[in-house]
Amino acid sequence: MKKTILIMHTGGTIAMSEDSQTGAVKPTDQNPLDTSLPILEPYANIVVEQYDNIPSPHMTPQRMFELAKAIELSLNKTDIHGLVLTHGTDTLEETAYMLDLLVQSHKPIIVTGAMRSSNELGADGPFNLLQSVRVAASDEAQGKGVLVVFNDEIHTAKNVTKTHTSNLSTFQSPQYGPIGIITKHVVSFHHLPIGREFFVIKQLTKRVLLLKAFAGMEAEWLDALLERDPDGLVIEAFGQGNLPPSVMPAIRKSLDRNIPIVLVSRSFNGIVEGVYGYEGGGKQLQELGVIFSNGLNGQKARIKLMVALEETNDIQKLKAYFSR
Ligand SMILES: NC(=O)C[C@H](N)C(=O)O
Repeated sequence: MKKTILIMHTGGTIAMSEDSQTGAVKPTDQNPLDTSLPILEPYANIVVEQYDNIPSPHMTPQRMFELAKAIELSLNKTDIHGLVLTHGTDTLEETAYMLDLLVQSHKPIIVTGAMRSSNELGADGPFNLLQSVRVAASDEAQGKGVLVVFNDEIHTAKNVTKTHTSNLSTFQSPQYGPIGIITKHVVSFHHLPIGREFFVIKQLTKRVLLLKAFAGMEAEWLDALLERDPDGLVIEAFGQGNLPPSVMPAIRKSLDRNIPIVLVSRSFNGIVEGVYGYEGGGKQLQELGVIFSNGLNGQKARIKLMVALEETNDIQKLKAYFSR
């Protein structure tokens, strides 16, 4: 049976074109991907929804949350078998991960985009769209969570990140690799993602900051941020999870005020652990109650903390969420 796949557009370079006079790449009124629809016909019946048309730096967690609700409604329809979401690449990984946490469906959800706009030489949008539809229509893509398809590879929303500013193979899963590939003839999965988790939340209201540690990080910046009463902090720490001693008073103050702190690493391979016992070392941070995240990058740990805080701000429960 030929499946029916819903393509939902949100914008991004995949929906843009380059002005030949100025060289500026900008959104277009008519989605250029419309001309690619006939090449998708052999693989699936296609339904198209122009949900939005924004560059992805304009995407916000609130918009992602609304999008998750719209996608869930669409996938609840029995005559829709899977979904392809087109999205700008800059914040694609955050949207994909938010959808992974929120959309309660085992139908395939594939997120894709392009690095070159529609009228540039070697435009990758139509090809990525085609490969995404093929994955969305494959039986094997079911129940694997939100997947990101780019450049013939299938990645999990949880592990994928944009690694290159302009290269077509920008989306990679450091440490883990893709879970499948797409060739001329087959969609082939070679790994199985484990431990998908869902959150059921009614709103997304929490203010969570993402900070990066740097040598000589001055205490005053963190102090100034705490003045604004954030609901949570995510810090990209050094290496295995260490911070400069200068920020430790602010870390203690934050924890005393029950503002959870999630630690990730600014190194993009490996996970953070409580190893070092010096002032600011990971072991000390862990004993103080800092939450160590199990391999998520900073931007995704922020999304997860925003979502999880809608359920609880109990440190032990949050710890459990970030250990899986
Ligand atoms: N390749 C892209 O889609 C980048 C663009 N700035 C966006 O995220 O909308």
